[in-house]
Amino acid sequence: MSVKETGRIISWHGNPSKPLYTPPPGAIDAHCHVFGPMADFPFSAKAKYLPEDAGPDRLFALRDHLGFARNVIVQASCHGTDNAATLDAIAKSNGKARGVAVVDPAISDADLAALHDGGMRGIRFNFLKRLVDDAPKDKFLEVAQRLPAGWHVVIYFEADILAELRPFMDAIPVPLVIDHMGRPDVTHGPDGVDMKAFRAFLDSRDDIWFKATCPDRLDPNGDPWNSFADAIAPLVADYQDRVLWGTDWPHPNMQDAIPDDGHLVDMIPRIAPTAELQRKLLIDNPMRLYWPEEVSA
Ligand SMILES: O=C(O)/C=C(\CC(=O)C(=O)O)C(=O)O
Repeated sequence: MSVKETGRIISWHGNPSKPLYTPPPGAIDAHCHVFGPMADFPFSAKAKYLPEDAGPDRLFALRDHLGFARNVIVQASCHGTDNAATLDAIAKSNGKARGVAVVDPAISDADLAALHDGGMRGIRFNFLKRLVDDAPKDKFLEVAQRLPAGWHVVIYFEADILAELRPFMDAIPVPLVIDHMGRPDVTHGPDGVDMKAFRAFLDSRDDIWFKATCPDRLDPNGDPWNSFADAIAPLVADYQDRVLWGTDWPHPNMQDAIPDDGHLVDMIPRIAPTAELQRKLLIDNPMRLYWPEEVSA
């Protein structure tokens, strides 16, 4: 992490390499964020990190550099429940981005409908204590029951609270998408305790999706993230119709090893070795969740 004199964090690589792997045409980066720009979209007073601006121009330049066609922009905690920055980025994408919002659970149905019109297709519940002050499950459940048609709920948690969250997640009546697979310990291989628990969770419902993302956050051994590749490739193969992939750019809050985004893209053929798996991971699956109107039945 580099902290400028302003105290604002730069958490992304300044000159990411060109990936060796070329994504198929139409590939979607299904987990990324925008920060600000702060002058137009101030950060939340409750933000746990204060980043430099990482707005839509940078995001779309990276998309093109890495060989992707579309983005799914997830509202980052530093913007709280004001989704204006994410909506602005979606509006500037020429239809090439959709989003996931973070809302005050008391949001009105009319405001949810407005988020839909702005390109949102889900809401995110964040259970990481270092990122949010509180996560009221009863209020989250109430809003999850009145989402616009076709929406899903994205949940971000760490592996040690998976069991505790089960009754809450089991009660959510729309598809679930789990960020970064609930942050398993990948160093114990594909059959480690966390991976087994996550598989049991996936087996409990066929509408639980997950993001095979963030080797940089999950693999303490660092780039080239071999532990991540070993642990995650079998999961992608076994649940190939409900897995998504994303860069996580601008890698909110990353403190130690800022990843080279080109290297992150080069993880794709290691966890999805065939052209068919890559098409599902990068196109078919995210299209079903985020652009279903373009998918033929
Ligand atoms: O966004 C991510 O992928 C992960 C984050 C940041 C985050 O969730 C947020 O700011 O909302 C993290 O682990 O710090």
